[in-house]
Amino acid sequence: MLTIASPTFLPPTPGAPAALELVAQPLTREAFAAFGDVIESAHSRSMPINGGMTTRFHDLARVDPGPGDSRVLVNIFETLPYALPLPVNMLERHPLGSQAFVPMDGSRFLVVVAPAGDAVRIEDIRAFVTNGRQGVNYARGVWHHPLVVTQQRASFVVIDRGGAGPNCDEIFLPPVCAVRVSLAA
Ligand SMILES: NC(=O)N[C@@H](O)C(=O)O
Ligand code: NI
Repeated sequence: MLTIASPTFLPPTPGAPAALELVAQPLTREAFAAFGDVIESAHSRSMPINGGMTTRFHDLARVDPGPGDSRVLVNIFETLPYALPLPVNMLERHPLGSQAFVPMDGSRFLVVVAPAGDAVRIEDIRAFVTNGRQGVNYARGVWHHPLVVTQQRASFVVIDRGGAGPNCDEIFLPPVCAVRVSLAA
């Protein structure tokens, strides 16, 4: 793979599809492992606390505030729904820190990602859909589409990195390649 000074999409490799229709797959820890963490109680290590009144699902994501004098930010994103199929015109990454999204209202959301690195191949894009009881934590530098819900307005707790320095790179798909994401029928 070429090393590119500024991040960009590589043109489709010879023989690669000129258009990619992705059907979002159910999000699982295993399938998402290359991109970060799935934040969910299912299949998670837990222990009773508070005299048994509470269950702690422990250490679900690696929050990475990156180098230097950065710090962890806790935010709320209120977002409007997109129509489907979702045209993927761009992806972004946060080179200085991780970014986590946890729905406050049980909303399902689309997770469109590509592996970290300065060269992104269209065919490496993956699409997932959450089950309403899951959040995600994008590891530092992982390419992802900005937050996408498809049913109704939704609110998320977002945990990411605050501090000096540019922390959002964007890359845009070449016009020759159309990527769209839909949900399974
Ligand atoms: N811009 C911003 O903070 N949001 C994006 O990073 C996103 O992933 O939604
Ligand atoms: Ni982001």
